[in-house]
Amino acid sequence: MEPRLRRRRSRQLVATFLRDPGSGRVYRRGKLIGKGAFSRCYKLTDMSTSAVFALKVVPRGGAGRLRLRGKVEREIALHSRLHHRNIVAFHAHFADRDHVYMVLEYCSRQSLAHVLKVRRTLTEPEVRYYFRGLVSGLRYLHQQRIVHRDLKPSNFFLNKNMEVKIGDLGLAARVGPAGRCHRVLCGTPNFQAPEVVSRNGHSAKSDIWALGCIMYTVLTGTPPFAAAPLSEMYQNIRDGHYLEPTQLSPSARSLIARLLAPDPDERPSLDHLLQDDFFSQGFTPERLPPHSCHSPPVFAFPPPLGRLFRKVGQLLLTQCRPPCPFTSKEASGPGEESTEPDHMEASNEEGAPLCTESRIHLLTLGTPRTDPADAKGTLALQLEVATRKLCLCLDAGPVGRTATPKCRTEAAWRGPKPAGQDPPGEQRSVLWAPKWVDYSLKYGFGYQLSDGGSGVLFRDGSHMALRPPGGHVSYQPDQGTLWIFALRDVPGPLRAKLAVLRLFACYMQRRLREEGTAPMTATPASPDFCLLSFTADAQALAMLFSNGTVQVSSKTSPVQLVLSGEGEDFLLTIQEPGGPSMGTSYTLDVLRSHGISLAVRHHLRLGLHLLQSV
Ligand SMILES: Nc1ncnc2c1ncn2[C@@H]1O[C@H](COP(=O)(O)OP(=O)(O)OP(=O)(O)O)[C@@H](O)[C@H]1O
Repeated sequence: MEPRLRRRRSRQLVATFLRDPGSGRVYRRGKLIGKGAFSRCYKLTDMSTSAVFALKVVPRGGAGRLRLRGKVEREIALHSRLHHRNIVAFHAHFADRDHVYMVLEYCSRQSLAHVLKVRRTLTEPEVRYYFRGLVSGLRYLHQQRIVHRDLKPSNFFLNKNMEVKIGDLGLAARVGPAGRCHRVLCGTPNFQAPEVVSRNGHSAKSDIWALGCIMYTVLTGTPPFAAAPLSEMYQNIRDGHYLEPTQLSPSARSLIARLLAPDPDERPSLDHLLQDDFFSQGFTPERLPPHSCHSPPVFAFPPPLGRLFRKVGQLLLTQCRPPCPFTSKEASGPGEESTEPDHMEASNEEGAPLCTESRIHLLTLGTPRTDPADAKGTLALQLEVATRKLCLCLDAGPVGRTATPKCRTEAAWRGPKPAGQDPPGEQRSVLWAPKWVDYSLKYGFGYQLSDGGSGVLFRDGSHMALRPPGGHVSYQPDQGTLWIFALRDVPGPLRAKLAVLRLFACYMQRRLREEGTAPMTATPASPDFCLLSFTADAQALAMLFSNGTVQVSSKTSPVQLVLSGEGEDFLLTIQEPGGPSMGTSYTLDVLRSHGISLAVRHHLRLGLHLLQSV
């Protein structure tokens, strides 16, 4: 190797220990984080405090060093005076013969570009989250009369708490009295504004254009302006011509269009940007979980929701004093430690009087939104059929003679059959809901199905379900419309609902596992299967599904009654907690010949009252 070359290489090595001559602090250089066009970035530890920083190192030598020196000096002059939680903190700078060093806040989760590399696209709630931080940091920059001029995902850094910070002020500049700075073509070509491309100077509104490009890029996975050759791309930029992202929500599309207005004066200010429908009408998470760096987050409910859940539960269990005794449980929300309000387990001690008739105090009720064209009233018809089914059971055969029925199925089932002979039930795996979660005041009513799927009937009357085994998502905005998506293709506007559905599903599956419920097997539900109605009062809960299945759970019994099929195929299935994954099913003939016990009769009556009150 030539001596001159060797000398240059050795000069570029950054020492392991570095001393800032101004402050006297000694740092230890750590691993290389990454390389930029002009710089390298290392992890850095302050030897006296053990505080960790990022060290940006810019070589002083090399071709074009004067220009580079000017650039670095400007970056230091601007950045070192900035103090804002959404701007990468600038702690110190010093230089030696070979390098200029900048000691910066360490952002351990690197940048949004790193997230996008893995995720390709972000969900709309995430975009709202990141943009709130970015707008806050950018507003501060603009207030200091600084324009960034190089806003892009690789310059949006993330600390360990997933807080977003604008960094790399290498191209930042102060604006003049007219709010513009030098007419130079700088920044990442894809994100350059029309006025920059036309060399009319860069202003705060050019940064806002870049936000439009970034919003488009993170939601669709490609930048709005990416054509080759460059001249064609610049023409599209000047004309504001980009491919309409039809897959995005109307509010996201409309905000992108506002941000990408070719006339800078037509672009919203940063304050107006946050007042846009996209921000004001969509869910924005308070924070993002770190795993959202590599997979779409499932949003946790904000704390007031937990409280709300508790309140709903308490309402369910205490407000309407039940006329018959049952044990109530503390309410809780998904992910909390106490038991849920909606899983109505009860103990009916042997010999306790059963209340047969009671006034209905509806505590919760939900039905899907109906299609305006549905003149026949599908729900009304299905309710009628379900009611008939319950009546059929109640009218079948003589009343059981057992005066003190137990809650266990076998014991509860005592029709007028010869003693010791069990009614001829069969083990059948019918579709039913072993778990549910009632958050209907805020979000909706979620249920776990015995085929492994889960669904939510949302407050707005729409229904969304996760279908095993492929994990397809069925969405019914109203009764009569069905959309099916692969999980990763669920459109932005439905992501918040999907997040609620997944959160409910996780919670219910965890509870089933904790309770030791055997894995269920059932013929998978059809894509349009949904929950048509849920009704609860202080004693019972009734669910009516779109295939005509009715499920009734009572506080006075740990078993669930599931009435499925019609005519010859009609089955009354008794599902016991902790019992086999398959319930015991009885045909109408068996019901007619053996009758039903008082306990089952009471249970069915509770369901009938609920259905009649919908
Ligand atoms: N404060 C920081 N905390 C953690 N990582 C950082 C920090 N600053 C930069 N990095 C990482 O160091 C690498 C180099 O960053 P740098 O800013 O020097 O160049 P760049 O932005 O990648 O490229 P260019 O400067 O050419 O735009 C990048 O991977 C970046 O994510």
